[in-house]
Amino acid sequence: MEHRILDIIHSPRDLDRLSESDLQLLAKEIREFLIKSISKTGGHLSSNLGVVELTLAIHRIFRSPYDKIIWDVGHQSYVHKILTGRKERFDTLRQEDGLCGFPKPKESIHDAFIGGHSSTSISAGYGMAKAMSLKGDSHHVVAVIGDGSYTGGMVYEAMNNAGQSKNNLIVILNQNNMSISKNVGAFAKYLTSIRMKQGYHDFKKSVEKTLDHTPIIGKHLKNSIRSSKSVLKNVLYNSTFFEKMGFSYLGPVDGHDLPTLMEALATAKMMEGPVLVHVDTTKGKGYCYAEENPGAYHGISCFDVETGNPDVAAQDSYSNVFGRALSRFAGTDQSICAITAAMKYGTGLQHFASRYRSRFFDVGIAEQHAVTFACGLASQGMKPVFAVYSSFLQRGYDQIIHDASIEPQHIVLGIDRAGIVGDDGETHQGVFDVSFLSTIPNITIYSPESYAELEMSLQKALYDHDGVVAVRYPRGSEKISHRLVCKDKGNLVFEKKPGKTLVITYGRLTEQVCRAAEDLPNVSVMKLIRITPLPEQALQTAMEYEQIFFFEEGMKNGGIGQQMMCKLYEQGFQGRFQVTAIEGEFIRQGAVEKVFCRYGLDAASIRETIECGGNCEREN
Ligand SMILES: Cc1ncc(C[n+]2csc(CCOP(=O)(O)OP(=O)(O)O)c2C)c(N)n1
Ligand SMILES: CC(=O)[C@@H](O)[C@H](O)COP(=O)(O)O
Ligand SMILES: [Mg+2]
Repeated sequence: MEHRILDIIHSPRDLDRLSESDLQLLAKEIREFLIKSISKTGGHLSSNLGVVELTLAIHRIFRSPYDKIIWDVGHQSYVHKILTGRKERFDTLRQEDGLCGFPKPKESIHDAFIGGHSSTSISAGYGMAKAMSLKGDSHHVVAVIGDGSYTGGMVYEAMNNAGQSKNNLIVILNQNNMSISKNVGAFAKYLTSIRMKQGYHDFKKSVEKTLDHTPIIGKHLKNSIRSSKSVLKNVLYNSTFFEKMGFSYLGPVDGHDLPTLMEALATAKMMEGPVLVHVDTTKGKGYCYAEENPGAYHGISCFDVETGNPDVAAQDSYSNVFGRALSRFAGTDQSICAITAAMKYGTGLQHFASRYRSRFFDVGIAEQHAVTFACGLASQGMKPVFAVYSSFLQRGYDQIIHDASIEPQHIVLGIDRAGIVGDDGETHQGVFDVSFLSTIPNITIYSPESYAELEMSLQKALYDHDGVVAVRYPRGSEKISHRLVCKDKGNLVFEKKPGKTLVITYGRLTEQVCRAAEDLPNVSVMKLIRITPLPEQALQTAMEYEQIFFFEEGMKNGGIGQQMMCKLYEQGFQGRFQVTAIEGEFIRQGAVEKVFCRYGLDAASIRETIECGGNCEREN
């Protein structure tokens, strides 16, 4: 497919010489490129289709990398990446050693700040703006943030801080009424209610008409009147929440109308102090399937462009098994409630949501709030279950200690995407939750391997414990040979063989360990299902061995392997104990199996470690 304009764009400054019609053609070519490329690699499609004109306007008006452009979450930064010299690498998107799916300063000087987790852009932007003013640097800082990300609490902390300053900071709020699924909450309602008596476009025209009829005045004075438009608007119209927070407000602007977008951004660029430009866009714009169902095309695997259908039919998943099991328990227990932080489909709660509407809560992208909200429910006798991706739960850590544990509240954490996630890379790997949770007094953590163990663990979490109980499970579907099947609803499975060598693991890695040890006649294997507190039986059994290997799909520091080793040596264990896990680095993107190889956690490497008695040197 020939892209007459796109093929000559290698840096944002190449946009300067394009006519308006060329820019419109470029927008069309970019959409074609995105749909074709993402159909082959997978990725975040609908969000990027929605910001094509917006990104063109931003890079036309601002001078990246001197002006800093920050993308909130950054899943919508593909067009930015295309315009900043990375078009040729798009076939490597989210693959090992390929383009990152989020902004990454290490990847490009045009990526001003890391992306991945939501609602950080205004905080980072204000920090940059403050630094620039202290250094006398007059460049601009632009934070691009979606309406879903605007439900994250950090945004209000940042606005509260930035709004009282006179620092130049431009926030572009991209309203498409979608988070991953439909946006929720009072703020979402407020955004749709913002109806200026006339839109920005008409307002601009009326001011221009006034200016045009005044005696000829110098362009600087005209510009200063233009930049004081927001003052005029405040006088003429009710001020918005943003203005009450100290931001000048421009909008709502049609986010697909390039001339109006560029005018609004040029106006914002001239204004003093913090400014919020409110743009209206359509998520999935320009691809009928994504426009009709933007949520389904938010994060998509490879698909057929003609039909819009994924190349691989959806399989069952740990998330859906969790959601169905929870729905089943909720059918006979009215106290069970389900909570999501804007990830209803990702965490498999759509079953629960449709059947128990009054007991399902989507709190928006607000994991901190979700944890303490759950504690509030629990304090009044409900059984709240918060289903959340491991890396997003990092946002609610203090709440788990302060609100859920010191005075124990019985809440259940369904920790999805626990372990290596693959495509999303460093920001989304679920490898810290075991370390940061297992140190909390009285917490219980299950890490099932199979769907059956997941259901059993959830039932135990609901009915066998007080306080905080976490059940953690990986992204995707179970791919296991069921060699170590839990038959007694116990907290571990132990396959005893002759000899004094024992291999211990838990969760999804069990499959790799079983394949490694399957034809080693003198190696016993133990799979933990409850990992915190360590089952007493596991410690007693381990004491009988002389050589123990512990393999863990998580961080070594603070992991279960280290904890078990410590406990055994404290109990007088005389043998050799070796932990193989991840340490000292964040985990770059790449298929799960490749990442296992990278850290010696694949079956072949595990076998090699066992056979050489832990003395073999590994190339990382
Ligand atoms: C802390 C955190 N929680 C959840 C997510 C998952 N997530 C990624 S994008 C997204 C929705 C973002 O919606 P919006 O900001 O409106 O962007 P749009 O896709 O509509 O452009 C969510 C919930 C995340 N990245 N970070
Ligand atoms: C951008 C973001 O944070 C989410 O869209 C995330 O990429 C979803 O991950 P899964 O694909 O594992 O649901
Ligand atoms: Mg949105």
